[in-house]
Amino acid sequence: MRICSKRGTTFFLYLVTLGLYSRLKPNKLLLLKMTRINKKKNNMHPRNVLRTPPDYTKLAIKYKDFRKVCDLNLNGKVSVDFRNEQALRELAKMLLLEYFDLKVDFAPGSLVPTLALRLNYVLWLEDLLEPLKLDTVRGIDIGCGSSCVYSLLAAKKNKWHMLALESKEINIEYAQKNIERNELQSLIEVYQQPDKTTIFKSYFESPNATKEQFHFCICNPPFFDSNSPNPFAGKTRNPTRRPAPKTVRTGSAEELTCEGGEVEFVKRIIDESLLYKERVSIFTTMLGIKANLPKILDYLKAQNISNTRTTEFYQGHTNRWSVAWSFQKEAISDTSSN
Ligand SMILES: C[S@@+](CC[C@H](N)C(=O)[O-])C[C@H]1O[C@@H](n2cnc3c(N)ncnc32)[C@H](O)[C@@H]1O
Repeated sequence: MRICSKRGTTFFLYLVTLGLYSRLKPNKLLLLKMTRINKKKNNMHPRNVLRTPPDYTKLAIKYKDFRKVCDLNLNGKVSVDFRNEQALRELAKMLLLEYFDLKVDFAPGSLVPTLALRLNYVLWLEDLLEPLKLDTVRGIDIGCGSSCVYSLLAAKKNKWHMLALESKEINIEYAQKNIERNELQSLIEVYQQPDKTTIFKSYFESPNATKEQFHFCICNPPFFDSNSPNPFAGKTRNPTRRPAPKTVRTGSAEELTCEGGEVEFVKRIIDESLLYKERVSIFTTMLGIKANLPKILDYLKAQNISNTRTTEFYQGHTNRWSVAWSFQKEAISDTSSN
């Protein structure tokens, strides 16, 4: 077929696009839609205090330890070298103190949390829980890390009761100290996960487990696949479309890897959610790799779990994705403008 006119070419391209489009799986289509929406919005959560970039010059004057790791530019302004691990540590400590009055320390070599992302996730949970109008909120933090950051933010900001699960010994010690330092023992309990291949099972089967209902779980799963010969070599982004990250990677192999990477970890959460349907109202997890979102949605569908919701967290240079699912009758809804 010869296409002569400009209109004809446009029509032909339209048909081709339709052909390709109709072959895409619904979950891939959702991903395309999310990308389009976020291209328009590209914003942090409306209530994220870090939407207004922090004034590092002012903060360096106020915080001595942060000042020590800052760079002073010729124009008199202070900047942070995001490729320097020590600078990231001091930055994270300083921001948690400045914005949430949280005094936090991290185990040597452990994951340093970026506040903008952790906050975007907690704010999304606030939006998911808002329609439930709960007086008391109980959540489970799967893999709290040495910072215990999600539980600390949830307890300090919202007075939520948190059960923090963690498998790594030194992380448990640091998490416990961080809770005590901030006098949040009445709101946060740390549970030592005896078996890394399980999620809720050990706790829910233990005689000391509370019989109370949990309203949500939150999780930043180990990202990389420990079965891979060089787990950290795996690219999480397409370098031709998105440049290399501007931030140094922090965290130990034990914290960042698991068998099968985040997809297998999240599948385990889904499998166990089927066993404890009634114990948690809304299950959620974060995903570090965009291409994993349709895989997880397909897995949920295969388990006949249809009450789901997704979102994207935008932090400036990095994006992350999150999935929520529930076995409750009411569809998961959120009050965010996402
Ligand atoms: C990627 S880190 C997230 C740490 C923290 N939540 C954050 O966002 O900064 C994952 C954490 O999960 C812990 N972990 C791995 N498998 C676990 C399991 N089955 N149960 C509980 N914690 C686990 C690791 O030791 C690690 O501290």
